[in-house]
Amino acid sequence: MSHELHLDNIRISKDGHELIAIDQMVAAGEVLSVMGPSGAGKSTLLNYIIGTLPSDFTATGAVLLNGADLCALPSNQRQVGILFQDDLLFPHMSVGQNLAFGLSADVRRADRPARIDQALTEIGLEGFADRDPETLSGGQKARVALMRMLLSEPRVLLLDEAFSRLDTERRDQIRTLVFDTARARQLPVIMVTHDQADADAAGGPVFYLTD
Ligand SMILES: Nc1ncnc2c1ncn2[C@@H]1O[C@H](COP(=O)(O)OP(=O)(O)OP(=O)(O)O)[C@@H](O)[C@H]1O
Repeated sequence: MSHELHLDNIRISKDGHELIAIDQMVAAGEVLSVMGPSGAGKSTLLNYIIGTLPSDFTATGAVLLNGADLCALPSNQRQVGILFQDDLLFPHMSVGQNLAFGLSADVRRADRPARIDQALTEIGLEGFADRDPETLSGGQKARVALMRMLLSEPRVLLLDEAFSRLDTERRDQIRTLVFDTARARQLPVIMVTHDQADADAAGGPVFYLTD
């Protein structure tokens, strides 16, 4: 199913000062890049979308997914997937257990191992289910974190400086994998980044927040 997102005239203020004013469509499979200096409100916008805006902010507007307001749903029902720059895998769990954590509770116990194996194949890590996350390279960890998030069947993807800790080569690879996946699954993406190269690679609209 294809998902279209509309950041519908969202205004977020703190202490009477308007931090964010945005009205922007994000088509299915498209990446909206959000850029701006430190403190401009990039993380605040993501917090608003996932429903974790601190109470000293005031917000108006709506986040419409296929025309329905996401903010009317409790946070755990919004199906918003998010990747952070420090997306740590749980160190006390195997790679397979990390992925199983992302699987929706609806997937039957008997079907879980096959789903995990299929997911590992999709990210080029066949046979890695029993590996300790500490034994993976940075790029492999990033792929597992991406797949763990995708297994939760998000309808929207948020990237919060998700590529900034990767070296240039891995960064290109993971970025391509994320954007290709978003296109294949027809997910709208909002990417917060400091890096113009991320926005260039995304090829979608760019929204600049100012101080
Ligand atoms: N939990 C919070 N409570 C109160 N104010 C906050 C909170 N988090 C952020 N702020 C303030 O809101 C403003 C926007 O912060 P935000 O984290 O959204 O910026 P950012 O653009 O993501 O910055 P950076 O690029 O440094 O991560 C800043 O003035 C910040 O001090």
